[in-house]
Amino acid sequence: MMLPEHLTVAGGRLHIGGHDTVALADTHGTPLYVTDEDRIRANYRRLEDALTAHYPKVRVLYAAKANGNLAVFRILADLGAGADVFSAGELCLALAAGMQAEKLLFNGSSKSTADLALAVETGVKVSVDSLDELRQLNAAAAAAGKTVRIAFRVNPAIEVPTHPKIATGLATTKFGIPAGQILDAYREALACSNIDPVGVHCHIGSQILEVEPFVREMEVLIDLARDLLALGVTIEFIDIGGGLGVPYHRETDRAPTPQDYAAAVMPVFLAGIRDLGIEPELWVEPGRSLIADSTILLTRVNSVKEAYKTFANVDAGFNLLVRPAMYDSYHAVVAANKADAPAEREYTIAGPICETGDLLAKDRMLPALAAGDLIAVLDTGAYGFAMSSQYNSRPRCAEVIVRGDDAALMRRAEDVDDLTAPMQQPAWQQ
Ligand SMILES: Cc1ncc(COP(=O)(O)O)c(C=O)c1O
Ligand SMILES: N[C@@H](CCCC[NH3+])C(=O)O
Repeated sequence: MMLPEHLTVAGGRLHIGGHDTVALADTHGTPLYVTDEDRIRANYRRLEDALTAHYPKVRVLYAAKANGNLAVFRILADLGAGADVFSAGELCLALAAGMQAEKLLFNGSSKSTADLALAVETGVKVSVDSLDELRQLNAAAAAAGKTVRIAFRVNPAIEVPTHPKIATGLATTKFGIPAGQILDAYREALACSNIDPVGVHCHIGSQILEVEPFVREMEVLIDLARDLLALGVTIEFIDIGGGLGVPYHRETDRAPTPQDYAAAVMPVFLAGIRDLGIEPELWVEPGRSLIADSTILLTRVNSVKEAYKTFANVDAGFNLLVRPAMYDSYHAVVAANKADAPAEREYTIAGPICETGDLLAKDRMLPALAAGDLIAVLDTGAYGFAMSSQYNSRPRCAEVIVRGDDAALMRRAEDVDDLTAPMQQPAWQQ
């Protein structure tokens, strides 16, 4: 199997960032997420360099939903990133990690009164998703005697080649304001006492393995910017969102590199802004492409069963990695303690959850497996732990981060007390 540079095999064992996965599993137990900090840093720099080679005023807003561990936020903060935050929790974590409010964009199609108040209080910019939200935000800002800087999220009605559940720019999705209504929205924003429209925002979906949809998206944004200038809007930023895919199938996926992405999108952006005579910041909101491949999920084989297929029953299920069950996603798997051994049997890797769909990987050729063997599920840094749950009353597992020679917990494993701690006993049961 093709492995990225930070995953290596030595002494028959898979290593991540030079750390023996078998030793990590023995020390910290399984299941266990392991993240390589240096990989995140390298991914970030590659993207930033690719974009700034074309234009200096680029701002990377990490899409915090992809991985909400504070240690990950801190890495991105240290690299100079801001964040696309989609909840009050993500906003607070980004601030706690040291990101400045001016580098945060509060996104979301359904913000509560409390969300809007927090946006006003913290001074972040807001991507507004409806006129109703605009009016509520203006009222919240007026009550606080402040002005909020906003963009509207435009729905560009663009088809994208990805799983339908993660295509966000289709005309039929819940996200954004239809292009036909967007100018009226900006007109109303200009008339609001405590709103300052300063940008445009769009995001067409996730795990997109072609550059062409991003080019069309940029064309929509430039056209919109042209109309907005005519309305008198000052455009300080154009935000193209995230969505760049990663090659989960390393052997066959042809994922655009950051350079491919920049080479496709930047000429449209540059020609557009030159034509308009403006020099706005270009914002991008990558999640997956920054962190998916930085992380593996280690899971131990509990038992092997010969049935209509051969199942390797492991200790991690869709409680910890829901992508295969939710989107039929593919994640490569490696027998971490037998990484040199020839693949000789086909296994389906099944989790411990009481659901038929709890399969992490189907029909994979692997070395002969037995109870106690260690499986590594690759490319689980994005939307892995972030989408975990305690379903079946399973405490969530630990997360370890490695950097150079160091390895440390970035989240301890939960235990049964973590299941019961928030629960309350109704008086009539006492
Ligand atoms: C508004 C917004 N920005 C950015 C992202 C990040 O997407 P990705 O992880 O595909 O880069 C998402 C998720 O799809 C999103 O909804
Ligand atoms: N959760 C999705 C990505 C959605 C991105 C957020 N809009 C995934 O795991 O692929």
